Amino acid sequence: MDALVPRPRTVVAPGAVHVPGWLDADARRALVEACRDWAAGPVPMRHTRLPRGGVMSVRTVCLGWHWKPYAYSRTADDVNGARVAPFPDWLAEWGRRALADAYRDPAAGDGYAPDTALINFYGAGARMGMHQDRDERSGAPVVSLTVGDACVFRFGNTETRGRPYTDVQLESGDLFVFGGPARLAYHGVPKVLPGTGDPAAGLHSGRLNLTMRVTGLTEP
Ligand SMILES: O=C(O)CCC(=O)C(=O)O
Ligand SMILES: [Fe+2]
Repeated sequence: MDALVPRPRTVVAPGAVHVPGWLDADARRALVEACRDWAAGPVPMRHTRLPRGGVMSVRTVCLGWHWKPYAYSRTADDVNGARVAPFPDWLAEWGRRALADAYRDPAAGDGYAPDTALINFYGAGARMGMHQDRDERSGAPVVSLTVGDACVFRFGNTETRGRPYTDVQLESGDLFVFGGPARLAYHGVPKVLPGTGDPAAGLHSGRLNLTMRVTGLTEP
């Protein structure tokens, strides 16, 4: 739902910026539709298994490169062995625009060439513990988009999983970018707020999050 009271762009930490309502209604609908396609295959969306036997509560599908804890590969060897769907040009273009808007610098997206996206679906009760995105070999920013239910996004520091951190409410259509000195900050999603979603975007419950990244990897 479009916010009645405009929420301001916020610099949460140097390099970390929250831009509320960045995706308009058409873009939110288009993203949900694209995620539905990607979730269907060639690699199905699934709960990622962790090396110690646990299972993540979110369901995930990847584009460009497949992530499994804690590395990227072209094929989803922990799912069905298929090569992941390609990272589309239009999404990379969204990434460049996102950086220019978040950093209020028309050149901030120049040369940004994300080559992987992780699409997470948060159903009832799903959450994500505090972690760093550190399996990439590039220091390029992470661009994060949210559609559907709002969540509490906890954005911390680069040293520890704990305080200091800032809790930000991410709502449908919001953009969050973390790069520069914030690129390796711990972050997580302690809570999704059920019933706050965006049926007009085609998502009746749950939260979709897409993060695009630059792996810094080349073909083996
Ligand atoms: O769901 C989110 O907002 C964050 C997702 C995330 O941190 C990740 O996929 O690494
Ligand atoms: Fe992350």
